Amino acid sequence: MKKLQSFNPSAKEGSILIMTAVEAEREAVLRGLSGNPRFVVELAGVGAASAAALTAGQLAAGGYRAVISAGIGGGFARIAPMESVVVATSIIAADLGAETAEGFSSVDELGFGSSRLPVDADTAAHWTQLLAAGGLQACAGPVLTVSTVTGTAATAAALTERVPGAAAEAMEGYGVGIAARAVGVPVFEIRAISNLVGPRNRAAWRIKEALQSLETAFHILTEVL
Ligand SMILES: O=C(O)c1cccc(C(=O)CC[C@H]2O[C@@H](n3cnc4c(=O)[nH]cnc43)[C@H](O)[C@@H]2O)c1
Repeated sequence: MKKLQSFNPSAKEGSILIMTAVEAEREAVLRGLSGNPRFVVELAGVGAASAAALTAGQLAAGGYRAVISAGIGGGFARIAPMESVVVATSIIAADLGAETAEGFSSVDELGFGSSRLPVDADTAAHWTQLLAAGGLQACAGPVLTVSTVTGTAATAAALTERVPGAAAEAMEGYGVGIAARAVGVPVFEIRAISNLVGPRNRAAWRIKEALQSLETAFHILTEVL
């Protein structure tokens, strides 16, 4: 498996591939990009397996200089409030491992590889600053990839203990990142917060507002990418 290349923000050769889980997210990103031809926005489906397979399919064509996993996500309340935008500083498969009598063991601890994909730190910090300057509430931090949307305070607490500083959770980033790593393309993740990680309350999700934040984020970033 190839190592991730570093991202050169001033190089304009090649397109940027953006993978969203569902069509509503894809449309929000496309509105933000307003026809910028340097971007390709495709569907990853829900979950890391679908995201890995469909991202790999897109990357097989070649010519991409970066991949972004983008969409709505759950925010960890003390770090990423509703409608804010999180730029990942790392992408972590937070439930990939084994349950033991002593608690959860990650694949890293089990010796089966790594659950953590690094993200270019300078780029993540730069994008976060741009989003904040553009009027969004933005922060940078680890984004977790989970197979099951967190629905209890106990699971939220276990995840923050597992990954201190975790900013958001979603379901595709790690899959997108594994496909990117396989061909040596840098990966990023951007999540607009539609709900807080914790006790399930679907009525409190603010999907429309989060999609608006997602659109605004890409409107801001299209100027620099
Ligand atoms: O119902 C709709 O109109 C609608 C519009 C856009 C997106 C959706 C989704 O349900 C997207 C699913 C997608 O969202 C991510 N997500 C959002 N919140 C969480 C969370 O708390 N924990 C994990 N994932 C979350 C996830 O990446 C899903 O693929 C609906």
